[in-house]
Amino acid sequence: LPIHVYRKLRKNGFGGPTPAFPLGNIREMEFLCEKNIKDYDSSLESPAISHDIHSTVFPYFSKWQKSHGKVFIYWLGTEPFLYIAEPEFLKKMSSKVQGKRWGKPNVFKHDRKPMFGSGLLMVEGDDWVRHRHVITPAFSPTNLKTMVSLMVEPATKMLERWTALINTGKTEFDVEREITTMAGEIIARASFGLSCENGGEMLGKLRAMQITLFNVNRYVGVPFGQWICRRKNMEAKKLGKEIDQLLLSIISVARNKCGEGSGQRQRCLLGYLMEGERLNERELVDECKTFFFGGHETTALALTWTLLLLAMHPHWQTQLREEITRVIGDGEIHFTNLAALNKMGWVMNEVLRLYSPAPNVQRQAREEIKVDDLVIPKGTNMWVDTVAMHHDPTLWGDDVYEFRPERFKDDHLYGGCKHKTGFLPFGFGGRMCVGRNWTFIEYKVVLTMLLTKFSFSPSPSYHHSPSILLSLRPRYGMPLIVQPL
Ligand code: HEM
Repeated sequence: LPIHVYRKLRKNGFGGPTPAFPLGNIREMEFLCEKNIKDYDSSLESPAISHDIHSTVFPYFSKWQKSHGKVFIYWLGTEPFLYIAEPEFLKKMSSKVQGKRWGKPNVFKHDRKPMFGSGLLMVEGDDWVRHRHVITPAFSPTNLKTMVSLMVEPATKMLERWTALINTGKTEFDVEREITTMAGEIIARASFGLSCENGGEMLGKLRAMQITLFNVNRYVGVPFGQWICRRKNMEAKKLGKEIDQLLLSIISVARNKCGEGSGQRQRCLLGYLMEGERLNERELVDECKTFFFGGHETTALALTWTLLLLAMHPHWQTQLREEITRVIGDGEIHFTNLAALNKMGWVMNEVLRLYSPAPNVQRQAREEIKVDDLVIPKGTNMWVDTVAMHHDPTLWGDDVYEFRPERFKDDHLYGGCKHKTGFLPFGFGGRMCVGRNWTFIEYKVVLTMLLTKFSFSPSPSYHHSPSILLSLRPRYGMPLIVQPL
């Protein structure tokens, strides 16, 4: 029972904001978010762009941290959550738990089901081990090598679209929307091996579902919360079913198109997953949904935030262009020379630090965990605040809010962070992101193509308001001024 978990947690001495039945701390969370938006909308001038974003995206955690420290208890409805923004605590705790023994909070499962089903992101225990074993080889460097050409085509199409726009005199446009569409096309091609007319339809439905599920407060953890949001739940369920139908037809086409033993099967993620029939049809659908959503939005956001930061720091555009000329020259982009784009790697890490597309990680303890003399009881929900750790001056120093890719020069994995668990854009432990190598490749391929064609500068119509819609995104899109080189 949540109350037993809470009492055991309290015995450890953890504090937290006072909850009220039946919403827990949701009312205060809502209030602080609404206040932020109101203050923003009522201010006459757009505020200067600041990378100190924790109090903007998570105003409640930022406030509670001040009174209760970096580990405390808060409540979503009648479910207590252990909030964690302390890397040492996280390290000690996660070192005790194997990947397969971690759970995902039951309280979120209902909400996330239409989006991810029982795909790798949500599955637990021995099923997780089986799925992970099937999926990991699909992301091996040998397989990813063949994906580069699948990435180049949609990116070329986007570049052509931008050139056409510029030729009509339009030099300012929303790069977030453009890049998200392109990343959707990439994942549709790479996941399903189709130049997928269905890809656009599915992308539209997934986006509609994301907005339905995460744009409004879902009263997660509140008794009868599902009834309060009944209409939205029904809408999400319906969209979920339509997406499943689309995927089932894609899977059946892929089965027929790439018969057993055909070399073509190897060319897409679905082909790898279908090999050996180790996943049944339902599991394939859920994995495809997980790839489709997890695989395009996060990478697209990493690229979008990068363009903003490069627009603000043109000397980094110049440095990256010089590196591209040195490493790639005028030739084609090959998998083998991507690794030599070192500065681009630093830029990517710095962007993932300042604007981590995955702003938090959630867990549920499926067994009791001991951390020194503290006891985290079985059933404890946890909320790891990645944004807080990535913006913590005690971990990164006084220049924590500055864009300084060179911090990754001598320490390319941790950027000089004082604690190695303080930088976790791809999660932690055995459940770390399975698609991170994919991201490194897509990011470098697309950014190389963009920087060799265009230069970027900030647009006066951009309003800096990072917000959470499951991922960390610019609330009002990302208009930038784009000029041909
Ligand atoms: C910038 C890009 C990306 C970021 C920031 C990111 C972030 C993350 C994070 C933080 C997790 C851990 C979630 C958790 O523990 O609950 C995760 C897991 C996962 N990611 Fe990514 N991801 C990215 C790209 C991708 C791509 C390109 C794919 C697939 C094509 C992908 C597929 C997955 C899957 C399937 C998992 C679940 C892994 C497991 O639980 O075993 N991600 N990702």
